[in-house]
Amino acid sequence: MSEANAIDAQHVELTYADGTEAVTDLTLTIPNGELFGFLGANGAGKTTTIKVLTTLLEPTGGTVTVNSYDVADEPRAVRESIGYMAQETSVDLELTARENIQFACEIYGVPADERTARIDDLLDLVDLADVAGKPAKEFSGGMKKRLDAATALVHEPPIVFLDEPTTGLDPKARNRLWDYFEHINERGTTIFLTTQYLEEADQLCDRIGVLRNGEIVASGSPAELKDRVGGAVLDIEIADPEETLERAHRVATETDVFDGTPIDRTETGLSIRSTAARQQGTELLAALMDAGITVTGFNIRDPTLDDVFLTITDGNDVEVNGVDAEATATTEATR
Ligand SMILES: Nc1ncnc2c1ncn2[C@@H]1O[C@H](COP(=O)(O)OP(=O)(O)OP(=O)(O)O)[C@@H](O)[C@H]1O
Repeated sequence: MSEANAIDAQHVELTYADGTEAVTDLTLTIPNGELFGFLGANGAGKTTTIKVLTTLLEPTGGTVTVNSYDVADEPRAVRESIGYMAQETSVDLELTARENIQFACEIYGVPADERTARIDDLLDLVDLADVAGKPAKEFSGGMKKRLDAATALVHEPPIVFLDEPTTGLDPKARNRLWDYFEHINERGTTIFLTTQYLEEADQLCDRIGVLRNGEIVASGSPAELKDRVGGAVLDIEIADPEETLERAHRVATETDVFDGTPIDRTETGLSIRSTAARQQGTELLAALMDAGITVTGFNIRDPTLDDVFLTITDGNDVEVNGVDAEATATTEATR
């Protein structure tokens, strides 16, 4: 078991009864102990994939093993060896924090003589020991999420699936959950995390997979993905963008300092991602100033995961992990 991958999905497909092809050809292996981030725009198929991996949906094509158990042939063994924190919390609001975890212990068959120690340990881990006797209905959103995460772990599963675990939480509550995920990952738990927050994936994940239209179109460590997007990002801020942005965009496009590289409009000005940004950024600046546009800010930076995500989900021509994203997008658009 320790040698095998935690998750091994090969050419997985999931077509819903109404014909929606939510997962089209997903191949993914996740080694034991990895903290894997699963990203994709709304509707890309993230939740559907998690449901397949956690046996809530049977794949309509391909094969999946989780903890070396086949999801179609051995769903029960898969379920016993995983923890799953769904998007909606499953805590019982009438029960106290301790009772919620106790209840989860009963469901997962934690031996009776181990329960008290396990519950105390988990209450400590998610920082709810002080309020263990309070009903969950008195908890904030962040506390409920932490309690939910604790209940997903009572049987000490080697793999935990977390579906957007921090959505809707304030930054402080989010940070506390991050600490908790890092802590259980350090203990050896494999984590499969979906998130809408790219900075969350950047900070926490060993590796990230980006899903588009039911297929993984890029994967790698956050640093690798940023490298593959290539070049630097040049952000230009202009005075009075509401009035001037279109003209600035036209001047920048016509000047074409970056050889046909698309120029994005932002709320405050223009943004260009190019390998030549550092060398030729000032040329564009001069062209804008010559055209009478007041530049109020000029910054050249390394790409962030947001840039990676936008580039990939826009279907731009980026070689990512051997996959030509534009070619993939064209195929999908003509389906
Ligand atoms: N029960 C269902 N029956 C038919 N189509 C569905 C069903 N559930 C989801 N879909 C469709 O499958 C596709 C993928 O949905 P899914 O919820 O997996 O995406 P997601 O990446 O998790 O999105 P989000 O970030 O919005 O949660 C979407 O087109 C969605 O409308």
